[in-house]
Amino acid sequence: MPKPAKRIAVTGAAGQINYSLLFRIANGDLLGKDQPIILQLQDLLQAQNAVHGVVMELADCAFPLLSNVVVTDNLKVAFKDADIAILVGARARSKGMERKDLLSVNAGIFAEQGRALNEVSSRDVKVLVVGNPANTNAYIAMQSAPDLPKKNFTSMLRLDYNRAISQLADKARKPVSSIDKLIVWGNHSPTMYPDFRFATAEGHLLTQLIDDDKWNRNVFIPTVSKRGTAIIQARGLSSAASASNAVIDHIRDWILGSNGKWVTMGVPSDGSYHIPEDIVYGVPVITEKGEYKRVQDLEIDTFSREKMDISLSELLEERNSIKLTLS
Ligand SMILES: NC(=O)c1ccc[n+]([C@@H]2O[C@H](COP(=O)([O-])OP(=O)(O)OC[C@H]3O[C@@H](n4cnc5c(N)ncnc54)[C@H](O)[C@@H]3O)[C@@H](O)[C@H]2O)c1
Ligand SMILES: O=C(O)C[C@H](O)C(=O)O
Repeated sequence: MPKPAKRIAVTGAAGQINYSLLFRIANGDLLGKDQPIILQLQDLLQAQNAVHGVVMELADCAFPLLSNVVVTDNLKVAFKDADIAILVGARARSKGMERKDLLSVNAGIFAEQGRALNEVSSRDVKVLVVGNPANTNAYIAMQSAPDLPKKNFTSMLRLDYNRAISQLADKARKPVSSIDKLIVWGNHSPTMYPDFRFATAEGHLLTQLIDDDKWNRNVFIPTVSKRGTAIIQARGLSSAASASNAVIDHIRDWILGSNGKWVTMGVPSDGSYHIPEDIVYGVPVITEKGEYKRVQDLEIDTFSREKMDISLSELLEERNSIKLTLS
């Protein structure tokens, strides 16, 4: 007997991330090759023609797992009974902007999306916020959905985590798949802190394999945290295929499990690591059967505390600046 279809709501369906993401979801890369899906696609009224073009292309792939596609500009139609909601629809930044410059444009969008999720989605809906500034947008959506569990709202730091793994694998000359216990703390912004103090490759500590503090401070951390900008400068557009790949990794691990591996998700804080409750902050988690558990009680040294506090201050500032949107 085939499994019942899962409803996956995706906003910003006509955008560049979705031009890659929707095809991977429909191909079974997100939930496995035995899980039928219904795509519930939302974008603005003026983007509906473009979404219809994407839907024609989805049809032309004849994906066996894609049992239906809903297209709408109405959030309540898109989020109806959704099991998963991927919130991509938002303005992307262009050259010269920081992600937080998008806050005033995008905050209202995420409050509205949170309210619609609260009204119509599955009570277990798993929400991933991709649209920037992703952590604060996830916080806004969560606060706008008081009837849904807070733990179901997450933001994407998986792209930063994947970027960091790739840099480390290259430096240590180890396969990417061998690297575990990497963390990206904080905000998806230049203040994020990629931390490989605990990371291992084939059982060896990476700090021993690399043993180069200058590289860590002057190359590794800035390369990872400024990678989004480097891509915008090179492409003239923000990352899209790698962002959609990170969406797949984030949700697949959340739902199907990380098999004991540490992955980083932006999640509402429970107060651990001195992060005030509810602030959506990148932390190490292990995922199993649809739940994430924080990796607790890691030692935080002085350098790490400083870096983590800088990212926290930025998130607190962002939270203060959107109080009006929420009230
Ligand atoms: N968290 C991350 O790691 C990460 C990575 C890459 C991009 N992003 C962010 O993802 C977002 C989307 O990026 P993109 O490259 O696909 O952008 P894009 O401009 O190509 O597409 C955005 C889409 O969102 C739609 N949209 C705009 N306002 C909307 C609204 N109110 N409701 C629904 N849809 C709306 C637009 O019509 C468009 O189709 C941006 O905010 C970008 O900064 C985040
Ligand atoms: O940098 C951006 O604005 C896009 C995205 O957040 C990224 O990290 O590539």
